[in-house]
Amino acid sequence: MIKQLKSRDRVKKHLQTIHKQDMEENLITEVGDNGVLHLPALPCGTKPLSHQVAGHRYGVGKTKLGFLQNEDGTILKPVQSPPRGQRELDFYKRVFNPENINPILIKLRNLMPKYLGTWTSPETPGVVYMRLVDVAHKFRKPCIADLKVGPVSYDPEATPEKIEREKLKFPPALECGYQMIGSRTYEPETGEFHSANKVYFRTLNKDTIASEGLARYFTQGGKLRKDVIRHVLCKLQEIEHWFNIQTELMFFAMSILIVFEGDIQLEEKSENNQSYNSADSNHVGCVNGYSSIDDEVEVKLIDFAHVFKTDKKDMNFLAGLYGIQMHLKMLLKM
Ligand SMILES: Nc1ncnc2c1ncn2[C@@H]1O[C@H](COP(=O)(O)OP(=O)(O)OP(=O)(O)O)[C@@H](O)[C@H]1O
Ligand SMILES: O=P(O)(O)O[C@@H]1[C@H](O)[C@H](O)[C@@H](OP(=O)(O)O)[C@H](OP(=O)(O)O)[C@H]1O
Repeated sequence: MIKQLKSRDRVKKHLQTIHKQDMEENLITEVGDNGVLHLPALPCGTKPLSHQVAGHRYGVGKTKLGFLQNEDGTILKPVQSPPRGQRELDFYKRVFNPENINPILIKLRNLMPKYLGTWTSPETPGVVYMRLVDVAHKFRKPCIADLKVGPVSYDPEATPEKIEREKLKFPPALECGYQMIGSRTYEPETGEFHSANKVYFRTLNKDTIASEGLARYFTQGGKLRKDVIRHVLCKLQEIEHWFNIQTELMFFAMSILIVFEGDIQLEEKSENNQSYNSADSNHVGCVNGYSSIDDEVEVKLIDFAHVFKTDKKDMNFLAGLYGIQMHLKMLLKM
């Protein structure tokens, strides 16, 4: 009995750490009336994704299924309820199908986390997971932001209720083109991450989303990481290029996931090569569309639950992307 309680406390403590913000919003309901934990079994060798900043989390919500993390640098995303889960799975399969010769889809592979197939555990045979490369794996102190792109975040098949729900989430997205839904930034002085969730970001407006939202994410030790912002802008150019040449797909509620290294000691070394935070460094300076210190920043497209066919450019995504680019350039001038 004591052993059982101890193990329950351990799981609860872990969840409290990773879901601190959700706990504050009373979203977590892992303990039933009888005091027994109602959590899906954690497949052997996995743990809840410790650096997740948004989306469905393990232990939270109706299904309590969420992202899991393997030691090998891969993550597991549960296939969500139909039609969105199957749509996302089909899309990953199509893009990463080795027999696929569509050049547009082949180019897209570099802009997404690599898909490594589906996976099911004997502990939870009914749950199908997509195995994906963890974009944050190579970072020691990954600073992460999730930006949902596009003024419109509902798809052409959305019900009137869903449209209403989406419109109310962050109305300023109609003007600025995007929403921030989660972030975490490492503070070297305290050795802790400062995080922000969608509830906080939804209190902002079309201007403060940049001056407070984006700025908060890109600030470490009171300094705006302009070096990182420049790298992000370079990587966004690659994404912009792809969206300007493709007229096959449109994406709703898709996110751009940004990850940068928060371990300042390493970053300080590169200060010798390129100014860390100098005011005259507003210039983006991409080399052939790539940043010179490419490895310290990752920018990937994630969340493909609302991908649809089209025969035009995805102007909704492009409008959101331009909004983000404009705000990042504004930050460089601050
Ligand atoms: N490949 C990845 N590498 C690292 N982190 C990831 C990856 N994919 C997702 N994440 C983390 O999980 C979060 C949620 O991702 P995603 O939007 O795919 O989830 P979701 O459950 O479909 O979200 P929602 O349904 O609420 O839109 C991201 O903000 C990020 O923190
Ligand atoms: O940010 P919140 O408030 O948690 O809202 C959820 C989030 O926007 C998800 O992206 C969305 O799933 P989809 O992107 O797949 O639509 C889900 O849709 P739902 O309301 O239909 O469940 C929302 O509840």
